[in-house]
Amino acid sequence: TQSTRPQRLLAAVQKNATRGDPRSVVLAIDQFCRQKEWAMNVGDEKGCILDSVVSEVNPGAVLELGTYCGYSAVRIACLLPPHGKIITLEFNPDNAAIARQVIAWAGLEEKIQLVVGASGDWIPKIKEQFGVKTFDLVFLDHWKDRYLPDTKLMEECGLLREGSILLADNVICPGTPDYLEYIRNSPRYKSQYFKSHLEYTKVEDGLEKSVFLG
Ligand SMILES: O=C(NC/C=C/[C@H]1O[C@@H](n2cnc(C(F)(F)F)c2)[C@H](O)[C@@H]1O)c1cc([N+](=O)[O-])cc(O)c1O
Ligand SMILES: [Mg+2]
Repeated sequence: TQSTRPQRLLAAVQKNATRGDPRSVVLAIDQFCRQKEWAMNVGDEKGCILDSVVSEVNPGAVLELGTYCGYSAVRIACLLPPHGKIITLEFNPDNAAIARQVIAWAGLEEKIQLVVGASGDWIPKIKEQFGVKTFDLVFLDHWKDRYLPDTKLMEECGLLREGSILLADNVICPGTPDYLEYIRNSPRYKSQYFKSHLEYTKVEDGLEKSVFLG
């Protein structure tokens, strides 16, 4: 029976990365995606921008929407301060199963809490379920038509505080026009665009970094 792309990506990690070495996991995925098979990880170029934002924010609590195979969860988790944690939401149980194994290979199970389900169901429950007050950083990388409704839901559920940072992938390609329009015109956010390229390609894409002003 035919394997899936996430299964082939996991096999490349288990073949080429060192157990317990998160950076070797990141490198193995980027090499697999450049040399063998494109996959929708944030990738190495935008990943460097993500790294610099994570290092600058030095977040105790991170929320990621869209785990996929766990590439960005691993990339973020290895930059967190000692008690920092990331909660990452994944809708597709098959993707979640692969991501768990990628996260385990990196040795980051203690830092990364993977939750399977829909954002609309989970965002209202996160505070009580995980004892989180607010998030210092949110990385949006899930379905592009969910960025705006989920941002509004996070506001309504009090998951953002003055100074919380939202970092959104793919604001150019595939694009998140309604999210960009909202976040750039809202008096409650200060936004900055980081121009880059779609992972593993020369196509323009970028990350939008927005500070919630409260
Ligand atoms: O479609 C793209 N990404 C969609 C990503 C989708 C991933 O996010 C999960 N999810 C859905 N809801 C939730 C939550 F959190 F709500 F529960 C999590 C989905 O199951 C999937 O694994 C994409 C496409 C391209 N591209 O070039 O086509 C490039 C990229 O970087 C991309 O991110
Ligand atoms: Mg993306």
